[in-house]
This record gives sequence, structure tokens and C-alpha cells, in this order.
Amino acid sequence: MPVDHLTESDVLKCLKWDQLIAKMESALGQLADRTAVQPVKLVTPVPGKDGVLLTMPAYSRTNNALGCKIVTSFSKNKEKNLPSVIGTVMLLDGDTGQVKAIMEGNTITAWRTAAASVASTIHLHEGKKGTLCILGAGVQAKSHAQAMQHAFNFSKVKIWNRTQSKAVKLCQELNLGNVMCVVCDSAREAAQDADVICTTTGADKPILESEWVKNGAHICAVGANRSHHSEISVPLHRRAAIVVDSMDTAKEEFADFIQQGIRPWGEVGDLINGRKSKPNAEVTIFYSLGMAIEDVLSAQLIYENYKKSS
Ligand SMILES: NC(=O)c1ccc[n+]([C@@H]2O[C@H](COP(=O)([O-])OP(=O)(O)OC[C@H]3O[C@@H](n4cnc5c(N)ncnc54)[C@H](O)[C@@H]3O)[C@@H](O)[C@H]2O)c1
Ligand SMILES: O=C(O)[C@@H]1CCCCN1
Repeated sequence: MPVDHLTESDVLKCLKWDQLIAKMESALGQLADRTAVQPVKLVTPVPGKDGVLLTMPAYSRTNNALGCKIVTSFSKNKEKNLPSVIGTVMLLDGDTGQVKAIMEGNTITAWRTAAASVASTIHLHEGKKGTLCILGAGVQAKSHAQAMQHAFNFSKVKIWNRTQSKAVKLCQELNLGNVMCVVCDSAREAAQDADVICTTTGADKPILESEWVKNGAHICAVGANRSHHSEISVPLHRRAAIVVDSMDTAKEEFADFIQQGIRPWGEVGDLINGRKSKPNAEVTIFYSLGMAIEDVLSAQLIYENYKKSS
């Protein structure tokens, strides 16, 4: 069986936000109804390099989609002008296990994570989508701003980043037209009054405090610093209903918080599947731990679009 190799540009041509957001809703729903087969990701630390290798396999019974992402996260890569998260996705034949395609995975990771955050926002955030806050100005910050604007068309986007010049550059790149894009001097200024907040940094200490977040806000917590998630303060965790992509993964990757008595409310897929209704809380947090089934269903979608166009 010939193996197709899809470059970044091939992948980009085959991605459309509406299709991908619907696919991520399906992926999260399949996790919740346990039709997706997804072992918790295997974490291989790379000692002394501040790096980690993640192996992420999954199978969708619903879509007969089988695959695996291999992704690394090396926090010092920026010094070498390289992305900090580098991935490759392998799509396999669900009937035979043969390799169908190998795809550039950085773009898939950027897009599918943002699409999953949008899916969480559809199901967890009611009311007006006036102001979007993005904390961070890297790859995930950009894809989140793009996906959120595509889905909800916020009237104002506020961005804060540790290095302000990168936030300025991101505002320019987003090219939001009539929408106001404001670069903020502090995370506090960016978060105050925001309806939806996306935390997309590699911070190893909290960058978002409870007092800055208004009632009714929804937070998409995306940044994962190797083995732990630390962008959000403990009081904010305690105030919010924490909704995860996978409880099985949360037991491993959210363990530090669970030990402190902070328990996830449940999986966003149960809302998508209509098995539960929205939690009653001042603030909701979607904790995006990052799911292999998201990568595999994205890869299948991309491959179908690729085959149609070639
Ligand atoms: N949940 C998921 O599925 C998922 C998927 C991909 C990446 N991630 C995580 O999202 C985060 C961002 O990934 P990316 O690809 O956009 O990386 P990136 O390197 O492109 O961007 C990182 C951003 O974090 C900021 N930052 C780094 N350290 C910081 C600190 N100590 N305090 C404040 N800001 C800091 C940088 O200024 C930059 O804006 C990482 O933690 C990554 O592991 C999560
Ligand atoms: O789900 C993912 O793809 C990411 C990769 C980087 C670290 C966090 N999880």
C-alpha cells in the first residue's frame, strides 16, 4: 500500500474550521460514551533537555479511524527558532493496520486543540460573546484567536503575552478587520471583563487569578507544562466547575489538583451527547489535556479532503 506524505501546506489546504469543530465535538462525544479506544498518552521524559516525548494512539469505532500522534515538547526550542511542540500524525487503515498516511502534525495540533476549545465553549458558555481574552502569543494563542473568531465573532480581542512585542505581532497577523484587537500590559487587564478566556502559555506558575475573572466567564485552559498544568490559580480552580476532555487522562495529568481536593465535574462529551446538563457554577473551565482521538479524527478528515482534491 503506498503511503501518502502530507506536508504542512497539504494539511492546511484540507482544514476548514466548521468541519473540524464538528469533528472535535464528535471526538469528545466518543470519548464520553466510551466508543473511542484511547489509552492515556505515554509520556517519555528527555532528562536534562527540558523535553518530553508523547505517544498518542487512538481508535474510533464510529469512524473506523486508527492512528497515532508522536509529539514532542521542548521548552527551550524557541532559543533555536524552532516550535516548542513538534508532532507527526500517522493514519492507519482501520481494517488492516497498514499505514495510509503520514502527516505534518504541528498544524493538526494547533487547529484541533483550538477546535476542541470552541466545542467546549459552544456547550459551556451561554450569553454574549463580547470580549475574548487570549493569554499567550504563540502557536496555540493564534489558532485559538482564529477559531474563536470564526465561531463567535467577538467584538473585542484582548491579548497579553510575557513578551509584549509578540502580542503586538499576533494582533497584526490576525488581521481582524473591524474587530478591536487590544494588546494589554498585564494578564489582569486582559482577563477583566472577558466573556471567554484562553490560557495558552507554557507558564509553570499561575498567570490567571480568580479576582480578575467575572461571573459567567468560560476559560479554555490549554497550556500544559510538560507533566502539569499550572496557568490557573488554586482559588480559581476552587471557584469553577472544571470540565475535562477525558476523566481517565485527568486521573493522571490532573492528579496534583485532585490530591488537593479539586475534582473535575466531568467530561465535556457528556454535555455534547446530551447526557448531562451544564454545571451550575460562577465560572467554567474546560481543561484541555489533549486527546489522541482528536488527532486521529482530524487526520481522517484531512485525508478524506486530500483524496477528494487530488
Ligand atoms: N491541551 C493541548 O491539547 C495542547 C496542545 C498543544 C500545546 N499545548 C500546550 O499549550 C502551551 C502553548 O503551546 P504552543 O505550541 O502555543 O507554544 P509556543 O511556544 O508557541 O507559545 C508559548 C507561549 O507561552 C508563553 N510563555 C512561556 N513560558 C511562560 C511563562 N513562564 N509565563 C508566561 N508566559 C509564558 C510564551 O511567551 C508564548 O506566548 C504549551 O504549554 C503546550 O504544552 C497544549
Ligand atoms: O495533546 C497534545 O498534542 C499536546 C502536546 C504538547 C503537550 C500537551 N499535549
